[in-house]
Amino acid sequence: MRASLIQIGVDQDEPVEARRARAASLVREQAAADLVVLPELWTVGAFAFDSFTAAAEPVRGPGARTAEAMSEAAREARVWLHAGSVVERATGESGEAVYYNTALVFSPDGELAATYRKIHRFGFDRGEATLMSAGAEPVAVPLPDTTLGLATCYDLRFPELFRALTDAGAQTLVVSAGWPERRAAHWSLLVRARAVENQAYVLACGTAGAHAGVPQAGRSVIVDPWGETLAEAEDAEEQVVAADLDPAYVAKVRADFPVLRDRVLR
Ligand SMILES: O=C(O)CCC(=O)C(=O)O
Repeated sequence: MRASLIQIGVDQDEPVEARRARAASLVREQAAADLVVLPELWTVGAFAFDSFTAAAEPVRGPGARTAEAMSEAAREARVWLHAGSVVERATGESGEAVYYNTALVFSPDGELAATYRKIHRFGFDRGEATLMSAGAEPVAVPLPDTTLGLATCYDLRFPELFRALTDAGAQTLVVSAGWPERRAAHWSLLVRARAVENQAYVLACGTAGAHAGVPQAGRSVIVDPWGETLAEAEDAEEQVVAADLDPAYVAKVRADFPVLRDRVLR
């Protein structure tokens, strides 16, 4: 199973519409892959808080521009597509607008197979943490050859989410991110930790460039269930990071070195 991570560049000078079209064409170029992954909030930029509400869009129906473009790209390339995340505009209980950082997964037929609302919002008392609502549900997505477990950026710091995804059957953990350069060492360490402790593939896709003046770490990486790096971006330039995954290897590692079986606390 071939996975391609598109570490797309986010430059605030490029209109979102142009980046959407560029992302779609980058996805189409990965038609040889089975699974393609884009990063977090690549439309607006993960740190462009001032633009979040203006850039918000539904994930289905009229005005779902990113979802429409990504559905078409997945269908044309015939790939499973984790299309990164968008600022989702939804309606709250009293009819008010509420916002989520929502990841979208499309099937090769272009169907919206799953959405995941980021559970851990970043920013402490500022930015995303105040502008967005938190998701509540871990999301695992069965594909023909593996089950994906979905996580977005800051979620990477919360191992209990990844354990819940593993318990839900995830064998390939996908982290879609806009991780800043100044904490790149944490990114590299935590991605490998999540792979080793859950004995799962981790596909961690960051962005290139700078979001609202925040330089990005890039360093998208594919790690196998034994913690070996299969492919990695060395910097934060726009590029594709790709590797072949062997879905049977997850079961082999879990059987040969049965750490998950030895859990005591649940
Ligand atoms: O945890 C971090 O250091 C970065 C998290 C982040 O940038 C995000 O979730 O948007």
